[in-house]
Amino acid sequence: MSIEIRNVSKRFGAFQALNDINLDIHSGELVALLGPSGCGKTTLLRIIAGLETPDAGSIAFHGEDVSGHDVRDRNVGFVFQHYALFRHMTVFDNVAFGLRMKPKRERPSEPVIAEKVHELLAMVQLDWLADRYPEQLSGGQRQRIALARALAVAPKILLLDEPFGALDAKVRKELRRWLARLHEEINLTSVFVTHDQEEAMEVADRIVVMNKGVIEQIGAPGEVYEHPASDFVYHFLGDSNRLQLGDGQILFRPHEVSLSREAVSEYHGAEVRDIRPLGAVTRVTLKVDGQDELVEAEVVKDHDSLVGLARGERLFIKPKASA
Ligand SMILES: Nc1ncnc2c1ncn2[C@@H]1O[C@H](COP(=O)(O)OP(=O)(O)OP(=O)(O)O)[C@@H](O)[C@H]1O
Repeated sequence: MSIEIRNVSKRFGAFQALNDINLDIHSGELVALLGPSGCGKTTLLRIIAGLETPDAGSIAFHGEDVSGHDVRDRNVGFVFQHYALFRHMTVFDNVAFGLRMKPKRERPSEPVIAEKVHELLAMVQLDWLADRYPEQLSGGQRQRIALARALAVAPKILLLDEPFGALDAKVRKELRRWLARLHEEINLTSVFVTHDQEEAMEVADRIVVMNKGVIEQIGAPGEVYEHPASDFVYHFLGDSNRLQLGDGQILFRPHEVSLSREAVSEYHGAEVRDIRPLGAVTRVTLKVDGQDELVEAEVVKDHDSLVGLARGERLFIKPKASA
């Protein structure tokens, strides 16, 4: 099911949270709304869900205007950080909740509900936790159960607000991959909010970069990273360095450099301030001659320029690309 967002604006008092947003999300797509805190991501997601009413504009699902539809009639599933699991219910009952709440005519029988719940728990690979209570689960398990609960009513659209926000880095990574795979399996249209560019790059088919209530750029992860539409997008999508060259300056990412121990023409002399092995790459912080702002370079860990390198030594650097 596709989502069409047309001229959506929203104010909170004098504050313009969303300013004339237009966005088409295709059926089956996994889209990330990415941007800094307060840029309006959550507000947009809540408007799609029907939890918030826009001041202007409309939302359509597959061409049908749902602006006037109540949240219950939109048939969207959502996993919001603050919509926690029901504490007094077992995992099973949490996942069954949406089905049991259906109007009598549409409500499946208990045996059918049980079958469906076990199917969903198997899908999130947590069937063995059916009888536990939420407090007896890890954070990652809770998020997966919340996802199973959201999927129980077979929504055509799934909305996720910082679904992995509170988890530690390793669990986040596992869940991200798992979500991307799941998404491929069940062909949902999903929109998720994140302020973490790595998360957006890794999971999403397309990224919507937002800033101060407007969309700065929409594109595939590679597109927005390689061809940022604005300085804001460039800086938001990854670390960046600035090198002052006379009156001008060039911007480059830490991995877009060549390093050398020897002085080479067109390379800039620098002093090594810090050396950080980060796994496959090593990050070297440099104080380039004639410039106060430090520069970070990342090269493969066995790069020639790193052999026996220590702080305080000289290195020569040349940015490979400029933006
Ligand atoms: N109910 C409300 N009343 C007043 N202001 C609000 C309300 N909801 C959101 N805002 C404001 O609107 C702006 C956008 O909020 P929103 O939650 O959409 O941002 P966000 O991009 O999701 O940020 P975060 O990543 O911090 O959640 C913020 O400045 C916020 O303070």
